[in-house]
Amino acid sequence: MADETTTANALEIRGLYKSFDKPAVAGLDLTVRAGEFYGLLGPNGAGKTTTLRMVAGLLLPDAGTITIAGRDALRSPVEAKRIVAWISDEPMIYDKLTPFEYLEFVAGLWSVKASTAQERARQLFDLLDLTPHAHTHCSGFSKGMRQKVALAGALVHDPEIIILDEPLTGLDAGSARQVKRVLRERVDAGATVIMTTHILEVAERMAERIGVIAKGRLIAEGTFEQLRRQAGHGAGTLEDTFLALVAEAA
Ligand SMILES: Nc1ncnc2c1ncn2[C@@H]1O[C@H](COP(=O)(O)OP(=O)(O)OP(=O)(O)O)[C@@H](O)[C@H]1O
Repeated sequence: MADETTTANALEIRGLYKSFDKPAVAGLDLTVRAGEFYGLLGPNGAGKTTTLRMVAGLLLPDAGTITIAGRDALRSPVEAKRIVAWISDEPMIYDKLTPFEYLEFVAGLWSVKASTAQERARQLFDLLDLTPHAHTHCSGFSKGMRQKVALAGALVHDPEIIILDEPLTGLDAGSARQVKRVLRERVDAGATVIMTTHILEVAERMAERIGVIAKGRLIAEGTFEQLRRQAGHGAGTLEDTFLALVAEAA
């Protein structure tokens, strides 16, 4: 088994706690290896978004540690944020800008050289079929187009770790395929992708490993085959497997 505390890991979460009126994340341990596509599953309210918001530095934990590519994310949040891209399920973009201007703006925040930013913007717009809209103001864009612009913006500084909360919700089949292709391409280039999804087939097809969270804890982890074995006989599809694992943890 790999050393759990090496910098070969993109993300190490230990004993993470966050409570609102009741515990949302309740002693979570999670390790994501560098360069893997990791799918995070769990029923509504399981604590996935709360966990990822803490990893992205948007929310402080009550207890626990978060290590991103070997750096203590709670002690060095700015350094950690440089490495991580966070794409929420309701991303914000600036309506008064065009996609091209938005990417230039974000690249500027990260001090990416203008020529590099323009080249990356062109590649991302091509992959996401945004090229025809690159110079149109975002104000009239559909939800799916806005999601794709937000994704392009999050990727323009070439982050090592890409964290996405439900990135395919609301996308049509074509856009979903484009987003999946971009994410696959990033992993092939050496990045780490951590993605929550309720679309089990997406997790099954795209993720190298899947973690299942329930009640703020990791209740199962592995490849689909490993999860299926853990869920026991009768678990045929990923849906059967998921429901069996979650029922076990209830
Ligand atoms: N800002 C907040 N204030 C109060 N409670 C919150 C807040 N954010 C999350 N919670 C609660 O924490 C729990 C976990 O929520 P979270 O959004 O992390 O779950 P999730 O696994 O992402 O769910 P979903 O699949 O529905 O998006 C829920 O009970 C939720 O109501």
